[in-house]
Amino acid sequence: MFRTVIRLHSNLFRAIRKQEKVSVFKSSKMATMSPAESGEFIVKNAKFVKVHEEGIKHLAKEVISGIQSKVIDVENFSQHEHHPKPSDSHAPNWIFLIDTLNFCFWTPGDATKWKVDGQTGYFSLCAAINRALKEGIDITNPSFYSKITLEELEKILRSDDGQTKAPLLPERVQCLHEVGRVLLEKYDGKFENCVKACNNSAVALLKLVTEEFPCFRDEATYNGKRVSIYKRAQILVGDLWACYRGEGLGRFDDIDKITMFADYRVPQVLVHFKTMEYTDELMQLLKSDKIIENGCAEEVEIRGASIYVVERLKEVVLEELKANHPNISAKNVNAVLLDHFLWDYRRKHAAELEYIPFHKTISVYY
Ligand SMILES: Nc1nc2c(c(CN[C@H]3C=C[C@H](O)[C@@H]3O)cn2[C@@H]2O[C@H](COP(=O)(O)O)[C@@H](O)[C@H]2O)c(=O)[nH]1
Repeated sequence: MFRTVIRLHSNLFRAIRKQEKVSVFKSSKMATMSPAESGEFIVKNAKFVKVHEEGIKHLAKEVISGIQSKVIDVENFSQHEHHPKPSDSHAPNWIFLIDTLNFCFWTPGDATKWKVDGQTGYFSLCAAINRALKEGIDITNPSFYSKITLEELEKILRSDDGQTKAPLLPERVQCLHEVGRVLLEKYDGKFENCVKACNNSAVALLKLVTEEFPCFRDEATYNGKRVSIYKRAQILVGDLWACYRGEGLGRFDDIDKITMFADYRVPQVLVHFKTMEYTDELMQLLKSDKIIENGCAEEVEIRGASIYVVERLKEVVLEELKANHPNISAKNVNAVLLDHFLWDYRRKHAAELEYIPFHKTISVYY
């Protein structure tokens, strides 16, 4: 009896470290809401986060001037020096690799300590992967990364100061082994084969990715219901759509079903524009830099409210365009580009936004 309890306990501890085992176990029983439905359900029941319609209307004005000035434009993705061009044959596998590793770049005490070629956070990852490609390492090939060692990845993600290790290295190796194995076994090692299996449906690709690759299964139980946030799975679809400007491999007839990508940076911007507000208790918790668990009510509410706010923002912007800007095309006004605008805004105004702490959650999901 005692022996079984010990075994169970150590399994649970190991599972918490390797998060996806836990979620797979839990998710088989209850139906899971879509990210948009989850955002609505979470805001309706939220205790730590309040949404402000006035703030959303104010932010909508910023967005419309962003559309007019082309700061918000589907062309932007590939213009970034580290992002692939649609003509690059390795682009689909590059995007799949990057979004498999697109999580948790902050280090306790100094969020941007891990630097690669002078870049920080997400762009450190991009710089490291592109550096490896230049060094002749076949890093975007699942035959390579499905068997990558901790030492090999540590070297590929080495930082400028030669000391600071990339955060969560063992978890990154685990994710690469998992997705690499499945991609080789079922999709001939090419992510574009996953895309082609989805008949230009973003919702179908989201389902395929979260079912085939457990480390993308970003779900939680909130108020007794199964909710989904799927940050990395949705950003994967969004990056494909943006890279190919909604054409070819990036053509998704239901791209408007994709929500914003609930990470730890965009919530800072949404609070800054007073579209949502944390209770004093939650703000104190974030100011204490205390780690908050993936899946706890505070974390789920921050992420769920972010999804709800951007869905509402999209509606307000589309109404405003229809009513007062009939000459501006609403074709590309979707949560993907609104998200990119907000995430880029945080980067451009990093110092100004430091007064709003980001939530510290250690997770492979974002
Ligand atoms: N919501 C949202 N979260 C995003 C991105 C991106 C990069 N997307 C590229 C594609 C088009 C865009 O214009 C970007 O060029 C990374 N992240 C998340 O941010 C966090 C790191 O942040 P920082 O420390 O500042 O690098 C981390 O959780 C990471 O997973 C995004 O776009 N939206």
